[in-house]
Amino acid sequence: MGENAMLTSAQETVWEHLVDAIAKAYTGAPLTNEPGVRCIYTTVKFSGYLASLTNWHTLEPAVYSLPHNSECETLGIGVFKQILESNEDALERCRTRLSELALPRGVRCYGAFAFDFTEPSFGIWSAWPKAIWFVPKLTLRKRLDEDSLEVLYIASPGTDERDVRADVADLLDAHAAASGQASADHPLFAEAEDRATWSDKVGRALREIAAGKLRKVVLARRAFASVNRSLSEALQQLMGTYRDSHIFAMHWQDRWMLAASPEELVRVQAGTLSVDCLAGSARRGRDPEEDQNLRLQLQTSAKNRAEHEAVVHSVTNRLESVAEQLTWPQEPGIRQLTNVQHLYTKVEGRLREGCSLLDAAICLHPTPAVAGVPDAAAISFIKAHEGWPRGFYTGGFGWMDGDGNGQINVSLRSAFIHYPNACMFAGCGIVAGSDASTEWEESEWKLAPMRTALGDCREEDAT
Ligand SMILES: C=C(O[C@H]1C=CC=C(C(=O)O)[C@@H]1O)C(=O)O
Repeated sequence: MGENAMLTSAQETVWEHLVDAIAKAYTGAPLTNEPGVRCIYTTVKFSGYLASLTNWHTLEPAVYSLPHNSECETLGIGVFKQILESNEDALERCRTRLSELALPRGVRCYGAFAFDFTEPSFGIWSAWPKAIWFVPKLTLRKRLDEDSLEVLYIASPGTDERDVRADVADLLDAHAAASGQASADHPLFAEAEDRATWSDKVGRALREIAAGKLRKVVLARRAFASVNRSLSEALQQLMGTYRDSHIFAMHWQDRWMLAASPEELVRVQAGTLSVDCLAGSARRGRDPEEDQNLRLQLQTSAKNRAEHEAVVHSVTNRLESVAEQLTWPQEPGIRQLTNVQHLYTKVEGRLREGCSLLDAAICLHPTPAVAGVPDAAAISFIKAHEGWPRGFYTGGFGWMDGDGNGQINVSLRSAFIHYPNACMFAGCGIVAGSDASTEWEESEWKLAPMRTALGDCREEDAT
């Protein structure tokens, strides 16, 4: 599908105001502690959603974020600084390089990383490095209930007011013509995964579990979609239906990652850390009574409790090295989402002195909510039997600032899009007693947010 790069007159006005307001705010904008770099802050009237700005999704690189615990949408466009890593120690290298960025107050870095840094083949994701972090040149923030945009533009050294005007106009225009083109050839998006393949994979996992080699392994399937919506439309659809999740999109190399993830790998705010343990799932009921029954069944199901306990046990143990004063409820609660409900435990604590958000992410990733137990055996089972590289699915995405605050979600309920095609992902924890057909159904509920957002009109890949 080709995306419309034409601006409507209302949107044209917003962009024009934006260029104007940034140029005007140049004089008097504070210099940062980096020589010659200025952070230009201003505001612009705008009453719609940021996600509805019709041509922003043709710009790249770009990032969109609406966390479920926030009323504030953020849109980042262009690159002031970037960190790209693909080696086996990509996350460790990102940690070092991110700590050296010395971000000015209020400036955030956004990014995402893959599930597995040792995987030599990256499949449909091969145009991307394995970890991408960038500080946008232009960041727009908007509270959903307000009608003005907070604007931050980072001007490079040596720019004057005239350059800034030209630079911003260029940033908002340069890539519009090149992107959003329907790419004709997508052979990598052609292989379907059917129920028989899934059952075979689950069967192999159950045999390893019976042989005592694994206790839990999270197996995923992928489904392909023909995308019938622009990214703007997809995001607005998710905003309407899945505000219980962190809605996130990143545009890189003409490809998109889109996610509506309910699970926070780690969040840090003023030294307080929290981690979501989500594992064990049931569908939502068709009426309140059925919903309540399914919820009770989930809470009392030994299989789901074992699946969940594996995550809580591993997360609390691993966190010891980076956090203290850890607390969590002894009984799991329930996290109800639009499409599915999960057993849920929130673990909270304080980051240890000298430890960072990324230290916590490194020690937690991948949790048994996306890999399994024992860790190493589960990861090698996934690599040997899942059948395709996960790429950024079950990796992480999020943001961080210069004060050490930030939030990284697990890339669940996500899709990789190369217009007009997309690949959507969903996985299920397999433990003793799991049934392939029930797990397939579960994966279908988990695919629902992306299927609906993308307006997928293909039949289910099942045959
Ligand atoms: C791997 C996924 O979900 C994980 C997170 C929550 C519940 C899960 C489960 O019940 O199987 C999975 O461990 C996915 O959505 O793709």
